[in-house]
Amino acid sequence: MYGQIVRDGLVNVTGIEDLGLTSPVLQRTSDAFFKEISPFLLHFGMFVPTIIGQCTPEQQAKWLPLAMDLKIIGTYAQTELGHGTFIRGLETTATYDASTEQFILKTPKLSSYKWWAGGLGKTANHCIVLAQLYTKGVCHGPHPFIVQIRDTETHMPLPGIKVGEIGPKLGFNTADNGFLGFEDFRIPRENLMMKNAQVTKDGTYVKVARHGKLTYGTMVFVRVMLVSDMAYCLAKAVTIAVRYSAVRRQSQPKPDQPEPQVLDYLTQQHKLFICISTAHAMKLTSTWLWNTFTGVLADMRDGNTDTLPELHALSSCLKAISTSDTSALIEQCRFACGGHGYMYSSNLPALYSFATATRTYEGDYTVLLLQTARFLVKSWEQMDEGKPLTPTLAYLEQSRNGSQVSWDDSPEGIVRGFDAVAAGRIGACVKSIRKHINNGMDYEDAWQMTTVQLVGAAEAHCRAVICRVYRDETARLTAGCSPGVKAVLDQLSTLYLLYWALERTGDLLRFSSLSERDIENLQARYEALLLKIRPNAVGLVDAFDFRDEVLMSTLGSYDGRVYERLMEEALKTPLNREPVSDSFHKYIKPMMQGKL
Ligand SMILES: CCCCCCCCCCCCC/C=C/C(=O)SCCNC(=O)CCNC(=O)[C@H](O)C(C)(C)COP(=O)(O)OP(=O)(O)OC[C@H]1O[C@@H](n2cnc3c(N)ncnc32)[C@H](O)[C@@H]1OP(=O)(O)O
Ligand SMILES: Cc1cc2nc3c(=O)[nH]c(=O)nc-3n(C[C@H](O)[C@H](O)[C@H](O)COP(=O)(O)OP(=O)(O)OC[C@H]3O[C@@H](n4cnc5c(N)ncnc54)[C@H](O)[C@@H]3O)c2cc1C
Repeated sequence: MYGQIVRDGLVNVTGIEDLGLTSPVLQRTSDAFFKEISPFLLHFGMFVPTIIGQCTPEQQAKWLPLAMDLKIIGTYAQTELGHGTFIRGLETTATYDASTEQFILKTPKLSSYKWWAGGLGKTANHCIVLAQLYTKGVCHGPHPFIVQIRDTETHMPLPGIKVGEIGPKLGFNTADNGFLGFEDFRIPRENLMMKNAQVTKDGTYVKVARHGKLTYGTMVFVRVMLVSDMAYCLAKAVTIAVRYSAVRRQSQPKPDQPEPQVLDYLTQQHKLFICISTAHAMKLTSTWLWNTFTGVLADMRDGNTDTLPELHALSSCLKAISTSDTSALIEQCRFACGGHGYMYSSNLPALYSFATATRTYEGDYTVLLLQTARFLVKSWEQMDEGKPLTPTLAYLEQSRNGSQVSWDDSPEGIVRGFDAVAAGRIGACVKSIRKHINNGMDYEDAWQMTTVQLVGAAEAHCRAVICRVYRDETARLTAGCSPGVKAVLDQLSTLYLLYWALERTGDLLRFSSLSERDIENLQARYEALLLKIRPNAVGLVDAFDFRDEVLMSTLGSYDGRVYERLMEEALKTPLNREPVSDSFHKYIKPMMQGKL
């Protein structure tokens, strides 16, 4: 299995390299080779981006060509057995020895072992290691180091390195995630990635970057990329589920009628059409977020880090919500396919196992939403002091006078309703924190006592951002389209707004003048819209344009030959190679004869 995966991975990488294509295409084409994940994903997904983001030009000149030509294969080893979220609590140490101009890497105890890095188990011979930097007896916090861990000729672990694979997981079982320990392992001073901080030969620590969190830059990049990845993952799952629902016929609602396509059931449309809308919403939002990210990078190149806090807040909540929504909606696609959705050959289990992992890695859902909430509360306090708000928080102004927003069920009105919910929930958090402090709590405890509300406020902010971006970008991008295309894409973005308005009626009742009658109207409009979208449902998923080789699904192939493909795959199962398994003769027959 591992050998096959490595072979496929290299065919994918070298093949694309010959075509001179960029890494996003590489990422997309790898889907044609892997149901789960490539052992080389971390190499291109984090090892190369970290060299670009954390190395000086001289260091890039040394390491980048080796990495891009696959002369070295890398991964990103930050998480440890004992810590993943709390980076400042990482235990691996890198202590500078001025007499030899080297760093000595140590794994102090079991919980300090690096754990999880993709490709580390058997594939990588180098890795980025986040370790607590000590020099002249002072700890300067976690810093990135580039470390060779295996001999590039023999692939044997170098002396002082303990490395291996962490074992089977819910998914990602082709990524050879590994563990890594150091026993007084020495690396040259120059292997500290020195773009944001340096250590001179005599061991003097020199802080270069103005912003203390640029070491976390790779994670921001990956979080931005994951939003796009999720759109793609969900689009695959809903293509499978909608095509299958068009083939599958089941039950007899009317005695004298043939069994209908399950796609004709309103409940099936309720399960699946939000998945189509969400794939579009996340794709458009990810492009908007990427443009925001590149804008902040440009500012930072000019030495201006003022826009970084908003980018961190946006990338955190959008990564959290996109991965959470995608995991839930892929599972919903699986539910919509009945028993056959549970078959591995449907590819829905693999898509789910990949998506659900993203809710955790690159920043746990709760932790990242709390990072966003930290920015929201800070912004509210700055608004109270009369300071300007950042663009994505302009809606907070409307809450200043505390008046309730009047409900307007037009798409633009619903977007404003979500702004009001976000503003109201942030305001409620600020009020809760202040109440606890007035009752004698210190700020940290008052914050902790409000964290359940803070996670909800961050989700509400994120939902408001997605709704606004989805609506605006759909209008902008369809301006030149034919009336038919414009109408269908407008239906999808309206469906997204109606769906989430119905999901959040409690909040809308609390923070707007929404009434029970308004809710009845929303429900009726939503159901009518499902019926309008039905005729275009298969066309909409065909428009995602996935080849069968990429979908890898017995249920979702373009030709609709579902039952034939299910049987073809079943007959390939090793258990079907012989009519009678040898377990019958070894165990079952003796048992039947009372001989066990
Ligand atoms: C070929 C394909 C190419 C494309 C590839 C794309 C896909 C690639 C996929 C690869 C597969 C990935 C596999 C998985 C990898 C991993 O999981 S790597 C490990 C990931 N780990 C994490 O994400 C850990 C999460 N934890 C953290 O980020 C931090 O610990 C924390 C939660 C943010 C807390 O950090 P801490 O230092 O404690 O800071 P705080 O005290 O909370 O805040 C201090 C201030 O710093 C600001 N801040 C925090 N983080 C950032 C940041 N990243 N950027 C900017 N600013 C940040 C924070 O807002 C605070 O600011 P103030 O409020 O102003 O004080
Ligand atoms: C498939 C996969 C691949 C991975 N690949 C890599 C890799 O290549 N390189 C790498 O370095 N890492 C990798 N990771 C590790 C990943 O980054 C961590 O698992 C992730 O950051 C979560 O950290 P944790 O596991 O310590 O969870 P924890 O943070 O321990 O989470 C446990 C619980 O504690 C809660 N919690 C934690 N802190 C707080 C807080 N401050 N407030 C409230 N609740 C809190 C969490 O919400 C969660 O409910 C991978 C993980 C997975 C699943």
